[in-house]
Amino acid sequence: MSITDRVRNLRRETLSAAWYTLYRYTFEYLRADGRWDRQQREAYDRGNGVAVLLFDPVRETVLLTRQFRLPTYINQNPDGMLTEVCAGMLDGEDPEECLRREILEETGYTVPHVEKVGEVYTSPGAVTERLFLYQALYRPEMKTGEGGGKPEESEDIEVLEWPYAAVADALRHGEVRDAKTLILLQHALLFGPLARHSLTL
Ligand SMILES: Nc1nc2c(ncn2[C@@H]2O[C@H](COP(=O)(O)OP(=O)(O)O[C@H]3O[C@H](CO)[C@@H](O)[C@H](O)[C@@H]3O)[C@@H](O)[C@H]2O)c(=O)[nH]1
Ligand SMILES: [Mg+2]
Repeated sequence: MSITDRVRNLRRETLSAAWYTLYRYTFEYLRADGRWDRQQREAYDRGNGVAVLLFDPVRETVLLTRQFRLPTYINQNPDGMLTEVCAGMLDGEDPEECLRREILEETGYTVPHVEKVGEVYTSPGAVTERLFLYQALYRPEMKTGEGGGKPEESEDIEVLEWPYAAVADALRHGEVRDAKTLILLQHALLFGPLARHSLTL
């Protein structure tokens, strides 16, 4: 049975439409025991996103970003700073195109190839977002811009370069606290450019 057979009378109200949109859905769901259950669920629609792990296989480094994230600041992250892979929201455009733009804006690099490694729902009980995950090789000679994000959008992004050994260390000590970053680093350690370094874990 497909999910469409299990949902009927789906209705949507807009609760808030400021920067992004918060909806309330009312629907009936066919339970496993055969009864129709009326439910309400809020869903925050902030579009979809892309995220990429940039790695230099020669110098054995990854490129990360660090920036202030207000939602973490108000939830137990003392200075609100978070280390993340380069990432951005999709503007209705092609994910790979968006990704190249974000890489240039945030890190200053122009990379020739990006490789998709998966996609995830980042918070499936509350947020509609689908995040497309990539990895891409970078080299020092691919630096064509400043990076740091768009100041006109109040972006103030520090670019960090971590040796592969520091990645293994940070994972072992639970120091990577952004989900997309943890997923991409673990993927790289299991199957990708950092696989050899999983031995040091
Ligand atoms: N004024 C205003 N600006 C906002 C608001 N929310 C976000 N912005 C701005 O919108 C821009 C979004 O920047 P992107 O680089 O496109 O997105 P991101 O925030 O890095 O998103 C990435 O990380 C998220 C967190 O993990 C992911 O959810 C997302 O999919 C993506 O991967 C930033 O300049 C941010 O400050 C808001 O409520 N008000
Ligand atoms: Mg970003």
